[in-house]
Amino acid sequence: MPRCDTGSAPRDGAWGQVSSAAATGAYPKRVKVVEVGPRDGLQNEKNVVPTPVKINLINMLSETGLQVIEATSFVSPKWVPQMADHTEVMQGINKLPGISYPVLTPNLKGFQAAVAAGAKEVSIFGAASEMFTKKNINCSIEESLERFDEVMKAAKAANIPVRGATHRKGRMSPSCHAGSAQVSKKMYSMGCYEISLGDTIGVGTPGSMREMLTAVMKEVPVGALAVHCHDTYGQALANILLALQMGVSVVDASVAGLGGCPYAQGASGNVATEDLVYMLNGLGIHTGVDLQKLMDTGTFICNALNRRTNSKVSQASCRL
Ligand SMILES: CC(C)(COP(=O)([O-])OP(=O)([O-])OC[C@H]1O[C@@H](n2cnc3c(N)ncnc32)[C@H](O)[C@@H]1OP(=O)([O-])[O-])[C@@H](O)C(=O)NCCC(=O)NCCSC(=O)C[C@@](C)(O)CC(=O)[O-]
Repeated sequence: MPRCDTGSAPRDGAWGQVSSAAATGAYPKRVKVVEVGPRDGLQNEKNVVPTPVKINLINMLSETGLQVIEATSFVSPKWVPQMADHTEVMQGINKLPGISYPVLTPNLKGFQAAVAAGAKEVSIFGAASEMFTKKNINCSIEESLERFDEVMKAAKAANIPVRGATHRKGRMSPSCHAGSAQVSKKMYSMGCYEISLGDTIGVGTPGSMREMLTAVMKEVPVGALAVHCHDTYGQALANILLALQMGVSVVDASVAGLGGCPYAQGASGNVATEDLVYMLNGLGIHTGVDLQKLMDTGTFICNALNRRTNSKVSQASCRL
């Protein structure tokens, strides 16, 4: 299996950086990168990843300058065995000040276990499709909202911020955008501070991203939106660029482009965090993330999983 030591910078040492003068006013000055590799990235792995590897991955990510690292999920181990060590992971990582380590909690049981394990932020996740909601969390949309309401109430009482994630699985149609807008509106009105809009199987294009954001932004302020783009059709960076142009300043990504959803056939990895940071550097947009440390972390997890990185930036840096 090819491996890559990303220990050296390109010869011009540029890493896609441009002077701040080159930054265009059409983009946000700063982007918050939400690293989802330890959760979304690893949940789909067939072989169980040893807990110390997960802990090491999160600890390395914590040293890169990322502010948010989605650490694990408190879902049923029968449904997602890869996340069964959620408590050990949460208790084993070095939680650095200034970094948030949210975890997925589909219901009150998951929320209570997460808080007992030390979680200080959680995410609820829902979909606009009845079929996918049933497949993913075994209930109807209406039931999922009731479960989320329980989580929201418990989180409010415990002063724990909640992020919402919506997924879309399938081709992007106006009715699909309207569904995303309604679920996002519901999650926002329940008290989620941010809604991450997922293109779960990565079929979106900048055109459908524009339509979807236009629909959602009628219901939720753009400052409370994030995008979560899988790269199945190679459109993730283009979709993110479009979202930035529309004012979105929070982007989910996964180190080495790991990822997929076990209940969404065809879902490939998320946009690679390395590629996202490279693009943002090139736009003069501040992330606070050290690209070299990020690439080293990508090398670590790819070596541990015995696979090649999906990050084009890391692949290219090996050849330079
Ligand atoms: C939601 C459930 C739990 C419902 O699962 P269920 O079977 O309907 O739950 P239940 O309430 O009927 O309980 C059945 C058993 O599960 C247990 N249980 C119940 N809740 C929990 C819990 N929280 N943690 C641990 N155990 C739990 C419960 O105690 C019981 O145990 P038993 O009595 O049989 O021993 C299940 O469907 C599940 O775990 N689903 C996981 C789905 C998942 O993780 N999907 C991937 C994440 S979403 C994603 O990746 C997409 C996203 C967000 O990234 C966006 C994008 O990519 O676009």
